Amino acid sequence: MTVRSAFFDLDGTLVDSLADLADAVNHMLSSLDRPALPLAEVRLLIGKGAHNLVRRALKSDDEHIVQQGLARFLEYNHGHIVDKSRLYPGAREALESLVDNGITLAAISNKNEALSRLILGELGIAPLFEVICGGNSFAEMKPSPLPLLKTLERLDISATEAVMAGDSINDIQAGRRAGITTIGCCWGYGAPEELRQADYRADSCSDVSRIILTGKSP
Ligand SMILES: O=C(O)COP(=O)(O)O
Repeated sequence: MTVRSAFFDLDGTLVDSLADLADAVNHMLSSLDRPALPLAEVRLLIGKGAHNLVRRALKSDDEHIVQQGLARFLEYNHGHIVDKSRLYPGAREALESLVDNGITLAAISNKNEALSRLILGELGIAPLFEVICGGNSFAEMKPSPLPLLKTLERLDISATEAVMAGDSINDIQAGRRAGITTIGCCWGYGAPEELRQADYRADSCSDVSRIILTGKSP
């Protein structure tokens, strides 16, 4: 495969953000007099954006309450975006080696765009990305292929020239629907069966860059 651009998911792929997301969820729950959720439960709620996360954490379909919770969650997460969040081992090096090899990078998250830009900026890797988009950047979020298709358009490349790396079914389905080769990242928040349909599977960030640069599974 001749790859010109690598698309990356954020939470659970480049950034281990679970502890900060759980703190924001539990701040929101406690402000609404609800009991806290353990980390393991919050982990299962990540992947389809903040509205979905808050709705499921509150176990409520009452949109008024969900909006209240969402505002509190987002405000807290904005103020505590990298208290505990860290890049996964080898993430920076993998991204740098791709850039050094002439591959452009895009971050395509279901986190909202402002928070995506903030976390990548705070972790010092935002300048590596040509494109950063989030769950509110387009009319649909992953698993819709739309954010990936828009990014192809923006970079003026075809689907066969891109790769999508991510840890969840949302990333793999979005990639498949866009006609983009997918790499399932096994260290994140997705269950192993979510990555079954990925074209490649990687056990580390350096596996991802190796697959992209050599076209071979490690
Ligand atoms: O915020 C989420 O729900 C997940 O974000 P991600 O797409 O970067 O994994």
